[in-house]
Amino acid sequence: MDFVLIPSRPQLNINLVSALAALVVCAASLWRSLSRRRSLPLPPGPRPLPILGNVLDWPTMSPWIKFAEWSKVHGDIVHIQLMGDHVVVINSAEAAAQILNRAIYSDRPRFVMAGEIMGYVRSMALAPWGNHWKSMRRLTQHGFSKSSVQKFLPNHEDGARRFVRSLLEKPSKYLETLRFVLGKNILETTYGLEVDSVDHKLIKVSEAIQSDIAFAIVPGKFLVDTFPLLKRLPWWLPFLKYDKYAKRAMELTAEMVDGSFDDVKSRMSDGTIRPCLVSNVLEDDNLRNKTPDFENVLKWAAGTLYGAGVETSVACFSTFALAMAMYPDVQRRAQEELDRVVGSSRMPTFEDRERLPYIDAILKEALRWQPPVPLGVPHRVMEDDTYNGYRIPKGSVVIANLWQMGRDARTYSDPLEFKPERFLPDMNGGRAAELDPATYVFGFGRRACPGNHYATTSLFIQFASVLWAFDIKAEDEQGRPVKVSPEFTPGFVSHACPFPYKFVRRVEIQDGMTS
Ligand code: HEM
Repeated sequence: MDFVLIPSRPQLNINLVSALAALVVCAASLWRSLSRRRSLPLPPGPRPLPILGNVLDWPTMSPWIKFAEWSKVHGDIVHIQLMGDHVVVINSAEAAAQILNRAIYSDRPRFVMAGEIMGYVRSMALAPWGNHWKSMRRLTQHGFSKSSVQKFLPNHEDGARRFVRSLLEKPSKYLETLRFVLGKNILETTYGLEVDSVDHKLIKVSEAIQSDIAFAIVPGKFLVDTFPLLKRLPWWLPFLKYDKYAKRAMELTAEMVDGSFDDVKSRMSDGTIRPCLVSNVLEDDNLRNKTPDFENVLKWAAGTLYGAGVETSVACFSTFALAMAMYPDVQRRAQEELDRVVGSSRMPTFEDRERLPYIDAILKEALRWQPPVPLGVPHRVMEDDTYNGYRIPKGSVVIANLWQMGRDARTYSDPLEFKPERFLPDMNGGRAAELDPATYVFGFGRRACPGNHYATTSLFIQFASVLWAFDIKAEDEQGRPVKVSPEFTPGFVSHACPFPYKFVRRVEIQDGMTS
């Protein structure tokens, strides 16, 4: 027996000693790496003041322009300090992909007013990283994947015909009409109902929610976003009045998020539902009740889509219309392509898309020239990180300057010009096509826009149909040409500034073509 026991003891000790040694080596290397990380500098940026940091430098209008100026002085990654909080602005597409495509950047910063007080923290765009957000993403990605959006193509074609018809009847207020057409499509595909006019209750409620969030989300609008402790004071205090905003948001949410969902369920039970995103998920055994709190998750996933999808697409269309008025040669070339492929006896359809590469290139160029959300939606990093010898501390808010990425002269030739041919390899002087802006204008990583395929199919058919039917011109009341310049609104979603436009019919349009 001794013979068996004696050799086993040293064996045990050797194992123990090697394990302890390995542990010590690991701990030491972890400690060294952490200390090295902590000793790395923050990315460069404008010099902060004591306590206030860069609060006084923070631009309130079109901040992307100031951020781009800082990048010329400090480089692609700029650090800003706001009352002790770290903000990192990334100005190159390559750096943004390397940093933001990693899972540790999937959180959002706190939105105290819009998120916590008004309650929109449950929506997909503002929700922090966690189970509620992950489950919403899973359901939405299922409904809006590249293959799933094929189901919506007839709705988009129908929307484009409707838009052309209303431009013929009432060319003024074209953006309002487009907003209605796009909103109607999102509501119909999400909830399977028929939305027949701008006065539909859900259009009104969705618009109200969207404009309230856009108002409340702007940094500096509410003091509580800078000093979250204010949230603990009674909300009715006259100088706060948070209860007023919270009550209105609660009423709107009850109509939009809860009401529309309950309505789908009751139409499913009486057999009058038209298949839609919500009913498809409710009927899918692989999705239904697969997450805790399933109904709440689905309600909020669905309730986010109008707000996230309509304004962004309208902004892109407004940029397209401005570019067409400023660049008549581009417009003419697109119309030659349409005349060759589609002809004048019918409107374009998705079946023509493969043979309309120039229209697709115009869409890419409109997204690059003025990204609809120039700074994307901020991310928050959940762990300490390093990039290119710089330290990005845990909790930093990270902003991607998509606007600057589109005008980076290292990536694009003549970046200020509207040149769709940059995206056609064979028309780009033999060079490869330039970087597709879809790789950054829809954001990054796990947070990237789940509506990108939906948006690009819908915008493609709108652009093709409008160019097929009309010449877009900048003209005054007397029909004299007006010189317009590329000016854009300064908000979170950026539109082309209004200009005197005219849609001049260029083909004979029979009644049957647009119905
Ligand atoms: C041209 C049109 C559009 C543009 C330029 C756009 C752009 C963006 C951007 C930049 C983000 C933030 C991504 C990030 O955090 O990195 C985003 C988020 C989002 N978008 Fe879009 N979007 C468009 C259309 C749509 C449409 C049509 C829908 C749905 C029908 C949609 C739904 C969403 C949602 C739900 C989020 C939040 C994702 C999350 O936080 O997990 N978007 N979009």
